Amino acid sequence: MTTGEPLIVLDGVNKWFGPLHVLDDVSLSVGRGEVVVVIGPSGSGKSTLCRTINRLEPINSGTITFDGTPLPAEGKALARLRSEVGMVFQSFNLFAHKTILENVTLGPVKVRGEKPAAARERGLALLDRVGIANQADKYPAQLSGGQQQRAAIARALAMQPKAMLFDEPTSALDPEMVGEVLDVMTSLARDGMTMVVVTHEMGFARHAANRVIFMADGRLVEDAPPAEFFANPRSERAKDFLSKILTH
Ligand SMILES: Nc1ncnc2c1ncn2[C@@H]1O[C@H](COP(=O)(O)OP(=O)(O)OP(=O)(O)O)[C@@H](O)[C@H]1O
Repeated sequence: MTTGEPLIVLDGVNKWFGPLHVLDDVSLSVGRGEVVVVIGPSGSGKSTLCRTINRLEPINSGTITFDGTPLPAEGKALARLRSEVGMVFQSFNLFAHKTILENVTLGPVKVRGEKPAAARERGLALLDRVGIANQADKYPAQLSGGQQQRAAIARALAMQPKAMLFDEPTSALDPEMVGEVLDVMTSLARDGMTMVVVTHEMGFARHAANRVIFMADGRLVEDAPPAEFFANPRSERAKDFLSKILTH
């Protein structure tokens, strides 16, 4: 895995939900091609961190820079940024009344102005890449959860993003489907995609991440390569967390 110059930079980011200080002076730099896995107890701010990166959540103070440009708060610049940062959620969020291929080609045609035939060809190649080309003409409800999540990944990739954010992408899946989604994510990581991944899948963190970030109470408590973090967590919070979960 290679890593390069910073692509996503958060500096002194604070976020409150009412009285709740959900992100507490968060500074983080994610290099091009780097895979950062964010772990931590429930309610520690992991999802919020992920969502601030493409401004699904506004921040109260601090700065976020993407590819050298400060994140815009709104307007066309924000729409462009969102298309450069793919996001995959726990719930697949596919359009129920569109086929899998239509779900994948919609953004490229409507937002990027691609010709439908070209978008279709690229969409089919992406569905092939995530292993569901044979499901292209089906509707989301006809697919398993794992296949739907792979379709959601293909849809995000169709926008040719510079980075991908994953917010607990396997949490809603039946256990036997987790592996097929993690395999696609691992392959993306190996291909050099810049990724921020909120997950409870410690096997993925161990094998695919360059860095593991441990969050607690809205703070980045640890930031270390996975081998180091799992073998030798420094904080009591991380030790306590790891003692309660399966780490393989
Ligand atoms: N839209 C919102 N309005 C008010 N409070 C919110 C909102 N979204 C999140 N919170 C609160 O902010 C805190 C952090 O939430 P967040 O979802 O970022 O945590 P998390 O670490 O991702 O948790 P989990 O692992 O359970 O998903 C929680 O206490 C949550 O209840």
